[in-house]
Amino acid sequence: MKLYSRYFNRYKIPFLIAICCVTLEAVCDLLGPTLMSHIINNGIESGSLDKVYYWGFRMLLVTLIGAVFAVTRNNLASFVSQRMGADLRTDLFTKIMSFSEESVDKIESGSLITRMTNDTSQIVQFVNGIMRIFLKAPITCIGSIILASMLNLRLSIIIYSVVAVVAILITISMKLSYQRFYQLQKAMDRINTRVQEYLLGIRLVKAFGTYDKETREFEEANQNLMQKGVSSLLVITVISPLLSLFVGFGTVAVIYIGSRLFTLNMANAGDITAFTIYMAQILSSLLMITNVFNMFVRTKASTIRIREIFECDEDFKKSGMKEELSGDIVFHNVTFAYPGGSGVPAVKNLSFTVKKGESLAIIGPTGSGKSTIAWLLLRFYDTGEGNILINGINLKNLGVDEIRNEIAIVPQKPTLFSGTVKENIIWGNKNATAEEISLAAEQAEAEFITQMPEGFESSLGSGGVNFSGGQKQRISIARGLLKKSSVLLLDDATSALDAITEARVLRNLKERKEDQTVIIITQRCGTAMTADKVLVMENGIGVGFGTHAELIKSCQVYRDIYETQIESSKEA
Ligand SMILES: Nc1ncnc2c1ncn2[C@@H]1O[C@H](COP(=O)(O)OP(=O)(O)OP(=O)(O)O)[C@@H](O)[C@H]1O
Repeated sequence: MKLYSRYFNRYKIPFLIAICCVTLEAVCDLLGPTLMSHIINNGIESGSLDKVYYWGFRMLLVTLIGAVFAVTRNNLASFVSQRMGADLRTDLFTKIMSFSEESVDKIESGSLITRMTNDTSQIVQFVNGIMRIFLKAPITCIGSIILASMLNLRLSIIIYSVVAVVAILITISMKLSYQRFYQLQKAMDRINTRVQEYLLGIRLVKAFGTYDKETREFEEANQNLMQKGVSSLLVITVISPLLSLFVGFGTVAVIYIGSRLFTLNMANAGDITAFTIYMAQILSSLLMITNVFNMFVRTKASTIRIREIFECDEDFKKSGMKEELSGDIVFHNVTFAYPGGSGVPAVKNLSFTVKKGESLAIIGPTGSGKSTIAWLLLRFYDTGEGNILINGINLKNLGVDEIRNEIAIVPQKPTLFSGTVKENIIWGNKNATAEEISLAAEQAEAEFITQMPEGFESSLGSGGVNFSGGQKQRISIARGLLKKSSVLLLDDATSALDAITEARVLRNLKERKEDQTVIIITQRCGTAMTADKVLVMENGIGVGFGTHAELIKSCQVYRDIYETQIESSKEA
């Protein structure tokens, strides 16, 4: 409930008005049967048409007022529940955007989508229900019992017995339903995750022709969802008819005992008629109450899943010391193991220095910890031991926005968004001029953009599907260059380029006037040789650091890479 109090506070006035309307509507409904008994007892039985008109008019008036309250609460319920749902989705999205890397790994994206859509809808429905029917049901039920008791105390014993049995049924239903609904939502997660993974790998599935496997896995998830759906509804499908049955028995008992009392002159026709109407009202409100509890159980399951998102760890604080940073980087005895990983450090006791304006290449076999250095520099994670300093300031004393504003990363896998090429390039620098955009594209050797009919205004399909891998990398490099940050981090960012284009990009980087620190993560020795310094990584350890010439002499791992790549290519 604490989770929702802020939303409730935001809309408490329309919420309370709706609650008042639904209460008054229930009172109007309750008055109906009593007014009916007056029509029969005072009007029909005594043959007075005036009394029939008198009580009939009152009955119509009460029904009309009830209808006005119903329309008002329906409108308010839609307004408040939909607004609360929209606010909740916005807050969830904001929270997800602030997730720490650990949190990103914790909940699968398919599950996040189900929580933001299905679970939020469940809550919207519940809030809507509270304002429309949920309060009405207990009021109508309790009111009907009281008013029926006032009409005839003897007959009301039947009502008490029926209500006691129903209360037991509802308790059983709640106990059985909760776990089933929780499992149902998890089954929905599985379906979403399957569809999402299929869509991400759609080309691979086509290329490998693994439709059967995909279909089978989807079918399994689908069957599982269907079974969980049936199982969660089973309780309701059994309990609801049982309720109707018990209330039906009660109504028959009222009519039977009522007619006996009538013949004994201990009850009159109007009261028995009103009593049976109250029984019908009790039945409908008990069915509503069962639905309320079922919805409550579903909402409880959804609330737990939504709360899990809000309880996830957030990224480090956004702002810290507000220092002017320029690009002097020091790694000092850094050791780091991924949280939730095997526990083996991805980098161990790593130390190196890059001065402002210098270029550093990081080379090493796959899995040696190269990209981890980039993630640590961007403070996606904090170091376990040791420190990383920018301009002599420990990253832990800086806010992530300050750090990330100073670093432009061009990731291993270029991420492009649907929109135009220009929109993708200016992503990190919204105020860039047309000249700056062209220059960045030129330096990234992305001349193909200008050769396209619509140039920078050309559209990219989802994820840049209409561009080649090398084209996507060059757009991504242009984006990194345009950010004009003090550090440029290229994580294997030229791997999809042919050797000539890659050499041109590296030359352009060198020839730029910018006083920018450039870190190039690469598998290629030819690329590493262009940098001022090279860091050689192996199994998370920095096994060599220096210029190309120094490393050829001093570092066996570097020499091996050089000989394998450069010498063998000369021989070929
Ligand atoms: N999110 C993660 N959780 C747990 N372990 C991880 C994670 N990311 C990387 N690792 C592990 O950390 C080690 C270093 O990975 P890293 O990505 O830094 O290597 P790399 O040198 O960049 O490799 P490549 O050249 O293949 O990109 C690997 O053993 C990898 O399995």
